[in-house]
Amino acid sequence: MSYQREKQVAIQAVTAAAQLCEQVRQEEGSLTLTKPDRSPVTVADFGTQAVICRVLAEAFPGDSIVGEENSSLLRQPAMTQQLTGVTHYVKSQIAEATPETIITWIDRGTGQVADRYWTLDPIDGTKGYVRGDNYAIALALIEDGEVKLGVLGCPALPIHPNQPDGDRGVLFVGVKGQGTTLIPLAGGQPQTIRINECDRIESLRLVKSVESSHGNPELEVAITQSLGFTTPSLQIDSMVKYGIIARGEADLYIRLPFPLESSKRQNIWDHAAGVVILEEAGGRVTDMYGKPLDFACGTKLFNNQGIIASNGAIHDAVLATVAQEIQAPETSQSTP
Ligand SMILES: Nc1ncnc2c1ncn2[C@@H]1O[C@H](COP(=O)(O)O)[C@@H](OP(=O)(O)O)[C@H]1O
Ligand SMILES: [Mg+2]
Ligand SMILES: [Mg+2]
Ligand SMILES: [Mg+2]
Repeated sequence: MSYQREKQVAIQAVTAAAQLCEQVRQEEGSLTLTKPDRSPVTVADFGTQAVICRVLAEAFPGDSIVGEENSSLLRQPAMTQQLTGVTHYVKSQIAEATPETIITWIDRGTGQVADRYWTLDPIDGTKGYVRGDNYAIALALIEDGEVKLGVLGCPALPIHPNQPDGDRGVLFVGVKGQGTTLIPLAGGQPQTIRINECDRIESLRLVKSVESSHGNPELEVAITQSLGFTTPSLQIDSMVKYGIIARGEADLYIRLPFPLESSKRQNIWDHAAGVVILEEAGGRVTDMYGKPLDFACGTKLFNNQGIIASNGAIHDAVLATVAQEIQAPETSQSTP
């Protein structure tokens, strides 16, 4: 299958969502709320999920959508002001939107994992978004447990890695068997991207989360030291990290549980789009034991522990080092 129509619809949906997110950020900061699990969510997360689910539902009415958000918080009587805010911004993209249709569109994203389904992270890196840093709008199509299409909208990422103060706003688009392209969010020619082919250890670079509580930073540093990395790491929020490796700006992203034996698992929407984008650019993604990620078992990666995403060439060496480090008594960690 070429996935031509899916790609075109996904790009259209993510581009509209990116405009919404940037408009919210420019006009009023972010109107942050706190979800029952204590994590942040903003007017823009809800608006993005509404816009993307609406576009997908119109184009592919039979497809299930598994998104991060749902409308339960927004439907509370005390949230009228926030719902009005979401409606205002969604209307900029879809003129006929009303509070009622927006609730319906958001909850269109509470579907089940199926043979064919979409997974959506309306804003990945909400903490980065609120801070004014990087974030990603992440949409992926999965068939038979394999990611076929991934689109990552990265409005705050410089288009050219060597021009950090230049124009920002990038779409990464990966299609199984067709490679990965980078397209400026404001429009322009798709450009095929590839991972960094250089395997000189001293030039290799780790890209890691800004939020240290999201992973196991001590162990991640121990692994890169053991591998011999000397180039300072990049720190960046969200799945933008996958795009950064896909275009050769960094070589490795490690996300390990803390404590190591934690039973918590990664959300499918936090990785699906990044996986196909990086693999189609020549990279490799597995769990910390080298197993492929299984997107067929529910909203979390229940069959996988930890994530290793790399330029491909160093992957086996990284897995061997991870195996050594997680067995070493001095790195065995437990909850304080
Ligand atoms: N305490 C925690 N441990 C592990 N992951 C966490 C976490 N708190 C949030 N996250 C996840 O980390 C994601 C952001 O990743 P990163 O650290 O790479 O920026 C969040 O996505 P959302 O922002 O979509 O909720 C969320 O799913
Ligand atoms: Mg979240
Ligand atoms: Mg996320
Ligand atoms: Mg999110």
